[in-house]
Order: sequence, then C-alpha cells, then structure tokens
Amino acid sequence: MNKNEKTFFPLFEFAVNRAGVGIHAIDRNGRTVIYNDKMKAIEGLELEEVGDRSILELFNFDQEESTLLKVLQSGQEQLNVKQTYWNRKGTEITTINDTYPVFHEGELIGAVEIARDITALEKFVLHPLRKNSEPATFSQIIATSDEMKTVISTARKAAVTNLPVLLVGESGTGKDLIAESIHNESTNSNGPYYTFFGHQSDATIIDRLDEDLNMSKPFTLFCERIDLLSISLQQKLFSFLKDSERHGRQFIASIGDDPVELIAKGTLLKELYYFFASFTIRITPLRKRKMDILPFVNSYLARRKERYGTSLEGITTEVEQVFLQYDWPGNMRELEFLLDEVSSLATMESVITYDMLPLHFRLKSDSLTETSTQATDFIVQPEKELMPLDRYLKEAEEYYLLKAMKIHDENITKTAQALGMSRQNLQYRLRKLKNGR
Ligand SMILES: Nc1ncnc2c1ncn2[C@@H]1O[C@H](COP(=O)(O)OP(=O)(O)OP(=O)(O)O)[C@@H](O)[C@H]1O
Repeated sequence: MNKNEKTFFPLFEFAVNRAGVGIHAIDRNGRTVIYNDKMKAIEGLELEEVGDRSILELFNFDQEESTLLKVLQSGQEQLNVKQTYWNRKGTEITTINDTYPVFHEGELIGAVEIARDITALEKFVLHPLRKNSEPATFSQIIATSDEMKTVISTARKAAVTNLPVLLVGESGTGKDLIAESIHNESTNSNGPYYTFFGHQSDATIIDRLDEDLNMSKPFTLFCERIDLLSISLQQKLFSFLKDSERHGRQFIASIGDDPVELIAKGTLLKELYYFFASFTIRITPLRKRKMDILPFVNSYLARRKERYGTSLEGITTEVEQVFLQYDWPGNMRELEFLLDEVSSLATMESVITYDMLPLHFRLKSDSLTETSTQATDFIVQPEKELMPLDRYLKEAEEYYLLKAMKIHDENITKTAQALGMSRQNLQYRLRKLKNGR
C-alpha cells in the first residue's frame, strides 16, 4: 500500500461499513477482500470466518452456484438477481444482488457483489390470495378435533364483531390461515388484507403503514408475530393502532407463545396485548390434537389430485402410524411441506409408502418406529429399484451429516472436526439441506 492509500484506507473502510447494502468483493483468485458489516448481517457470518479464504473453500460452493465466481469467470455482470435463503441464524432473507466484474487497466482484477436486503419490503405485501390461489375461508381449515372446532367457532364470532383479535399458537398451527379466513368472512372482505411481518419489520415500515393504510377503508391488517418486534417498535405500532381505530378496520395479531409469559419475559408490550386481547384465540399444537392429522393428509391429497391430476390418494397404515406417533414440532406447516416433498417425487404411485418418505423425516421418526432407517438403506438391494445417483448421494450425505451431528450432541465445531471439514463448510451444507427441504 502506498502512502496515499494508507491515509485513505480508514475512510474507505468507514464508508464501506456504513453502507446500507451488503458488499462482498473477491480478487481474481476468488479470495475475499471486502466483506462489509451489512453483508455480515445478511449472511450471518463474521469477517474472521471469511478471512483470507477463497469463497469456494469457505462455502464449498459448486462453481456454478456462486454468482461472484461466475462473474469472475465470464467477465459479465449479473444484475437484479433475487435470492431467498435462510442465513445461519435460521432467518429467512431475501436479497436482490448486482454482481460486477472489476477491470483495471484492461485486466480483470476481481468481482464485487452488492446485495440489497429486501426481506421487509418483500414481506409487506398486499395479500388478496393465498398460495393455492383461492381466498382462505374457514371451510378450508381442517378442524376434526374439539380444540380446532372451538377455534373456528370463536374466530367466526370475531369475524362478525370486527373487534381486534389475538391469535396465540406455535409456528405452523394455522394462525395466518385463520386471520385471512376472518377477513374473508367479515364485512371487510371487499377491502384489502395487509400482512405486517413482525420478524422483519422496522420503523420505516410502520411509518409506511401509516401512509398506505390510512388511505384505504375498510381494510384488515394482520400483524404477524408481534412478539418478534423489539419493544420500541411494539410501542410505535401500538401508537399507530390506537390512532387508526375506526369503524370498518379490523386488526388481528399473532404471537408464538403464552402472552402472560411473553409479557413477563419482556418480549411483549402489555398495552399492545390489551389492544388485541378482546378476542384471544389459542390454537393447540398439532401434537395435542393428532385427530386432525389424517383428515389434513386426505384433504391435501384430494386437493392436489383435483388441481394437478396426481395419482396419490392415500397413505399406508404404516405411514399413518408414523404420522400419528411423530410430534410435529413445525405443526401443520411441517406436515404440509413433507407432503409437498413426497408428492413432487411421486410418479404413478397411488399410496404413500414408508419408503417414499424423505430420509430426513425417516431419521427423525426413527426412534418412534420399529421400521427404522439404517445405514443399510444405502446398500444396493436387488429387490429395490435403483434411485438416481445424485439423489442417492444427497440422501447419503444428509444421513451421514445428521447422524454425525447427533453423535456430537448437535455441536457444530466438534462435528466439523470429526468430519475433517471447516465449521463454515458444515454449516453451509446443513443450511443447504434445510433449504433443499
Ligand atoms: N387446520 C388447518 N387446516 C388446513 N391447513 C392448515 C391448517 N393449519 C395450518 N394449515 C396450513 O399450514 C401452513 C402453515 O400455516 P400458517 O402459515 O397459517 O401458520 P402460522 O401459525 O401462521 O405460522 P407462523 O407463526 O410461523 O407464521 C399453511 O399452508 C396453512 O394453510
């Protein structure tokens, strides 16, 4: 570094770290030379971990997977590439990336990626329709158990009264679906339905609520997981709600745990709780109302058959037993994802058999059943149909990594050591498996 560069380096460093976008630059050998604070926040990595290593080594990317490397190889910029992924803290992040090759005196010297975190914007969206393109209504909600029947009848009352509603339940229990059903069956159903996402919102979004919502009337605002907002943002949201209460406006909120406990822990503002508490609806976790599992499976398969003409119609008794014994920590969402995964791989089968369940699920439900999945599953058996090599390798890797993690009490450092790889590499692979699911 010459004298000029030395003097200005702290200025460059300061500016790069204060930038509101993530910046990641690599030199021509793929080594990281800039990795700013915003990028760390987005990707959940520390600079020390990125260090002087090439990103290939760090993440063990396939060459095609890294935009930075692709740009380095092709010398062509790639603009507006949207990516959604879970960083290693398990947070879902959506970014828009621009990646540029950098030339100096006609020679390619590296590449720079600029990432804009648009998670909050992406999530603050008008939600007129759900993923299945039909407006959610109570009739789509599976409610065979007494617990769910009570939930539905209370929610129907809430739809009529227009009073604020608080939905309490673990992740994946259907709070979102119920909130939207309340909207669609209320007198507000002709107005828009907005979702405000607690886990990715900031003060700007609350200001935008003020600007955007005060123009429309009537509307429903669903504040999802308010317990994930900081207390100061909860205060800001509370002031907005208090000032916006008018006829024709329905406010619904959800929280992930018992409100009394959340208030005691200091993660839920008492005033905000009281604002919503007039109709508090508690949704029991799926493990305590297993009666709803099989009706959900049947309804899912029937919907899929009707929509895509798929051949799957049911599950074997063995799979039924596994489903009924498993605890479903991710509730209906976990069951739905599992069925999505199985159905997308099915071809002509009409019944879901135990062998069709993905390995990660069979491993989790292993201890619950006699038919556990063992390493022998990876031995080629003449009576079984061969699976494509890439799927076999993926499943074998998943089996091996999860087993290794289990042996080392889920400790990343110890497992990585035992497997002879870096922590980052192991974390990257686990994250990739999770995203792949
Ligand atoms: N009783 C049910 N009947 C039919 N589908 C359901 C039911 N419960 C949940 N689902 C489906 O499961 C998935 C997850 O539900 P939803 O997003 O409403 O959960 P949530 O409680 O809002 O989760 P989070 O707290 O993580 O936002 C959705 O696709 C939803 O349609």
